[in-house]
Amino acid sequence: MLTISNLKKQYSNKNILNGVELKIEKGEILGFVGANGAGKTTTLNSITGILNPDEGTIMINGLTASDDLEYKKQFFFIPDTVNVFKNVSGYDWISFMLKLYDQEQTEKLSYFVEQFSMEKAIHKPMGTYSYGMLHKMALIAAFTIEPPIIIMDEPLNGLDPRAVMTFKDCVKNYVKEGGTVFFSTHLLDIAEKICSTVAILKDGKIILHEDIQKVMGEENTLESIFMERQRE
Ligand SMILES: Nc1ncnc2c1ncn2[C@@H]1O[C@H](COP(=O)(O)OP(=O)(O)OP(=O)(O)O)[C@@H](O)[C@H]1O
Repeated sequence: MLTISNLKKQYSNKNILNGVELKIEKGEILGFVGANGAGKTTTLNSITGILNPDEGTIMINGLTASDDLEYKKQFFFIPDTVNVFKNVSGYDWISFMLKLYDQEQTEKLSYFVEQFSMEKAIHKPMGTYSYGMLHKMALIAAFTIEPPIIIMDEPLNGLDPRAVMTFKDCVKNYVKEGGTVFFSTHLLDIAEKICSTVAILKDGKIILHEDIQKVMGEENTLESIFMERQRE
């Protein structure tokens, strides 16, 4: 589904990504973790074309990362900070997104608006939304569009407990229908409950990519595994 090979990126002669290798299979719910500044956003921005890596190749469903629309339609990306046109309503923004992905307005949109309790807000200008509401709106767009893979940078930030539960349910249903999810997070206790696999980024490389149940065994938590790997 998504293959990253030998991804490298430097900032001011400092190696940030130092040969990232990652292969994500269809149906995976991959939690991408790493210390602050490890390079998670840099990796996600390289996949989504926001950033040009110095070296390496990225492919989704056999298409090489590029500005090509066919490549862009393989994923929906939710950045950490969702930047929007302040005077446009959430509904109009999602409708525009649907068009970009060659999709019609569907009942799915109303369903996800209700699931994320955005019925009233969705017709208001996005400039009036809170940080969490902007994330919910982007999640509604992602689950309505149902691209082959949804890529998210810290999607749980700003979500209230009910929205986190909805997020969990939506992710599971989307994957059941054939989707794939790749998201970065620092919330290891929640990732533990949602993800099927985990990848740890350290020193510019993936040092672990494993089935989450297998890596935790019976006694560990994702947090204890993460701390152990950071010390090594
Ligand atoms: N535009 C830039 N110019 C210079 N350095 C940058 C730039 N963007 C990121 N960096 C540096 O690259 C490193 C990786 O940043 P990145 O945002 O990818 O990390 P992250 O793992 O997402 O961190 P966090 O968990 O804190 O969000 C950091 O040291 C950061 O300071």
